[in-house]
Order: sequence, then C-alpha cells, then structure tokens
Amino acid sequence: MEVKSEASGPKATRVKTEPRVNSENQTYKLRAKNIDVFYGDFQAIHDISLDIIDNSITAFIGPSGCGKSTFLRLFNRMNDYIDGFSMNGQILLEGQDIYDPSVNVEELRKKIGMVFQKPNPFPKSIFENVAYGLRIQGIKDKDFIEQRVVESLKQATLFEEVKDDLDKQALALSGGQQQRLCMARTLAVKPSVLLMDEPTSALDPISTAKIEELITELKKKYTIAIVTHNMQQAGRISDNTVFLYMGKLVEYGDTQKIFTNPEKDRTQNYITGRFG
Ligand SMILES: Nc1ncnc2c1ncn2[C@@H]1O[C@H](COP(=O)(O)OP(=O)(O)OP(=O)(O)O)[C@@H](O)[C@H]1O
Repeated sequence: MEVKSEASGPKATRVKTEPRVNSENQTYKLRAKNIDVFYGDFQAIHDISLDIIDNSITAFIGPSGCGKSTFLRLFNRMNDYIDGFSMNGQILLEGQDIYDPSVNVEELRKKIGMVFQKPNPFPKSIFENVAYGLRIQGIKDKDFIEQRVVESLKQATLFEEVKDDLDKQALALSGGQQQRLCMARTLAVKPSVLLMDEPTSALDPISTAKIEELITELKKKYTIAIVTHNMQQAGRISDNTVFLYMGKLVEYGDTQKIFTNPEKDRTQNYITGRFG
C-alpha cells in the first residue's frame, strides 16, 4: 500500500520510499524523524525520533501538556488544522513521507483512522454512522455497504448488541457503545493504523474493559497508537510505551521493561505516581 499523490494516472508523482525493517528484523509501520512542533512561538515537541512497529500497540504516556496528543495527531495530519502549527522533521508511513506535498490528506486519513476521547457519533442511525465513510467515498452498492457495516460492527464487538436496531439513533446508545460505534465507523474504511486519544477516559470500568479487549484483538490486523493517562491501561494493553515529558522523549521501549525496570529516574518517578 502506498500514499498516492492527489493526481492519479501516468503523470502522478510517487513519494520516495525508504526501507522499513530495523536491526531486529521488525517492520515498522510509522517512523518519526527529528520532529519539532511549534504552536506559534511555543515549541511543543523537541526533536523526537521514534519508530512504531507493525501490528503492535504503542502507548504514549506522560503528564498533562507533555505533547502526547500533539504527537499522535502528527500521524494523520490533524494538527494541520490548528492555527500557528508548524513542524520540522519527517513522518513516514510505510516508508513514505506523509507531509510530502504530493500526498492526498483524505487518502491518508483512510489509512490512518482516529478515535477520540469523547465518543462522537453523528446524529444519525447506527447503520448510517458506520456507512458514512463509504458514502463519502461515493460508494453506492447497497449490498457492499451493508456487508461492510455488519463486518465493522462485528469487529468492534457491537453487532450482537445492536443487530436488531440498526436504524436506531446512535446518540441513544450508551457511552461505551457509542465509542465502539466510533471504532466501527473508523474500521469501515479499512485503515491500517488506528490512533486513539484517551479512548476510554470518558467510560465506566466495564465499557473500558470491553474497549481494551477490543484494542488487543484489533492488534492482529492493525497498528495501534494510543494516548492514555491510565498507567494500568498502558501496562495491560501496550507492547511498547513512549514516555514524554515537556515535549521531549524521555524513554521509549518495551512496556514490561518501562514499567518494571525503566532506564531513567524520571520514568520511574512518573509510573510510580511520584509526579503527574
Ligand atoms: N492548539 C494549540 N495551540 C497552542 N498550544 C497548544 C495547542 N494544543 C496544545 N498546545 C500546547 O502544546 C503542549 C502539548 O499539548 P498536548 O495537548 O499535546 O499535551 P498532552 O500531553 O496531550 O496533554 P493532556 O494529557 O492534558 O491532554 C501544551 O503545552 C499545550 O498547552
């Protein structure tokens, strides 16, 4: 899969591709290289480089304001909408620079889906919420849409709960169900990366457990990056953890190692709750 240029056809330019395998023979899905982010004069991210491995869950942790959401939003160019945003460095998806001028941002966002902190279904039926992304792509085939809606609801482990109510208003669902609906809506356009910005912080413990189970299951097919304030959650579901502090990368590595034997005192102090 590749990020296509906005133009298609013989004249379309292709973004240069880099090798994607590291020294441990792991394939990385995303690479961030020497990233600085600014909001106006304020520098929110300082020279961060990191790789995200295919079919893994990477958790971003750190105190409020350390830059977790800013960093996550770089991966699907959501910061582009923010006044005063600028950046240095490169973000590569499958070896291709997603900030290259030839990249079609709409196409990119089909590949890199995002789920937000607060469930944000549209004021439409359950069915239409999941079908939305397909409809805006101009897909008209009813059978195809129906099949994709059912498949996505099943993947998001919501189908059994709503299968007799697909015409019901999505806003009538519980918060936890709405969040799984938002996941189904994201999955319906077949992304390969899922970004999640505190997806369970507005949910009760039972809904949280369901979403965590779902995220762990989705890892088989997707590469997942999740921002969380919940240390236990990061420990439970992630393979790798990124610890940020004041816009800088303090430590990045295997979650078990970060949580049991981190390299840096600052990481130790944070995960044991000595500051936050
Ligand atoms: N739109 C914006 N305009 C100006 N500054 C911003 C903007 N968004 C974030 N910032 C600043 O950038 C820094 C990083 O913010 P960011 O929201 O990425 O941190 P965070 O770690 O996700 O925080 P939280 O855990 O509280 O959500 C903060 O100092 C914040 O005030």
